[in-house]
Amino acid sequence: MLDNTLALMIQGYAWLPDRRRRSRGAPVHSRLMGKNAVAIHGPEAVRFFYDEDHVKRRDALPNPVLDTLFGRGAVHTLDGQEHRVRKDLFMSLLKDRGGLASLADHLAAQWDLARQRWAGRDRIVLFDETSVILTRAICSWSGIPLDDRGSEQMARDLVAMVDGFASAGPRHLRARRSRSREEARLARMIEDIRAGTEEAPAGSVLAAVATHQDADGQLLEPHTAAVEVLNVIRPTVAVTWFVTFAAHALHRWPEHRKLLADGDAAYARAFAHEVRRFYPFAPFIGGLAARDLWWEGQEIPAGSMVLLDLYGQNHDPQLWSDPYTFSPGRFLGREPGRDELVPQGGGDPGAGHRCPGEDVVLIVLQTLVPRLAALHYDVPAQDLGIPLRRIPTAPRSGFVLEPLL
Ligand code: HEM
Repeated sequence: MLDNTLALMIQGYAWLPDRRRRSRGAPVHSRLMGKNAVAIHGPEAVRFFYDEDHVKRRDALPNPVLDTLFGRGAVHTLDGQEHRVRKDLFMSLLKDRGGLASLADHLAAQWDLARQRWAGRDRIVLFDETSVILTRAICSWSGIPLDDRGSEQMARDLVAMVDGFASAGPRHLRARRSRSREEARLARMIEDIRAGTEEAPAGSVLAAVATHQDADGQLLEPHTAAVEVLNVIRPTVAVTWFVTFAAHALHRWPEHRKLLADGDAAYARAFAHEVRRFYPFAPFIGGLAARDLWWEGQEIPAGSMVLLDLYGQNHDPQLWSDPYTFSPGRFLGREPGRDELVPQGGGDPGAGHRCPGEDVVLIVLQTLVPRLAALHYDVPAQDLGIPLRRIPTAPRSGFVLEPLL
């Protein structure tokens, strides 16, 4: 079988759906990065994939992805007890109700400051502005000191790390440079905190990571600690993509605007879920078959890549009526099932690798989208196309708006 890595890079989000159509719904077999790969989806597939006896993460992620998106030694690459102990660090920081409420306050304050800045401007690019709002909010919440210029540089670096992970060429090199710069800065900060020459606010992300002990009872190496601080900061800034998609949805389907602007909290949550389901972000996740496996009557030899097709599952007509219709109402009065809506992975986040940041994503969207819906602005002519060949994708223009403040 020919290697499909190039086809994936060229076709982007369209690659797996295209293969799935050709396999008429059966698991998709291919070769990626020199390994046999099989792509599966659906709630049963989620449970199969997240069984650690089936799929391991060590050595599953290619170095170009680690050196841009996640960092070497990240929680994403651990298995078993090592993973559990490291994951508890994220769960305690990101699932705490009081912490999430305080993050909402930081976000609202940064939105208000940004609105003041926009007052004298003809046009803003929402994507760029949101990345700065999120960088300032998450860094202040996490105890990371930043001045205005520093936060703009950091926002650019964090966006670059996400933007360049799945590409070759200049975007990828920018992502690597950005990661090296931010890892070095944060590793120095961790060393200074441990040496007592810098202080981290009690209970902050920075303090918790600096003092965290891994499964072996040791503190994290400063570099690994920096990687894990970035694994809170970078994905929070990545919610910029979803906020920009939310602006796109408000523009295409303005009927949702009033309920959001009026402060209907249940609607804001349903809208946030639908943005996460409808728009393309994480295409799939992967691990390695821990032993010879069987799935739907087909063998998956040990060492093969197993891909869980997140985008495919979020648009599967067997799970979602009219999957290509944007309809927040599908989440009104009900929360999605654990293994049904999977933009950030499936299963139990405490036990497996599911994203621990879903509440953070929801808080960001529930805080910022109603404010965006209440903002008065014009949308000038621009290219709002969302190219499915590009991973990650976004409206090409970054969503330009003319504030009427
Ligand atoms: C921007 C929207 C986000 C998307 C689309 C997203 C998506 C994902 C996905 C697909 C995974 C992998 C799940 C797996 O391998 O099973 C993941 C893992 C992870 N995410 Fe997110 N995420 C987002 C936001 C966040 C936020 C806001 C945080 C933290 C504040 C976060 C922290 C993490 C961490 C630490 C992991 C690794 C978990 C583990 O390996 O156990 N993510 N995310």
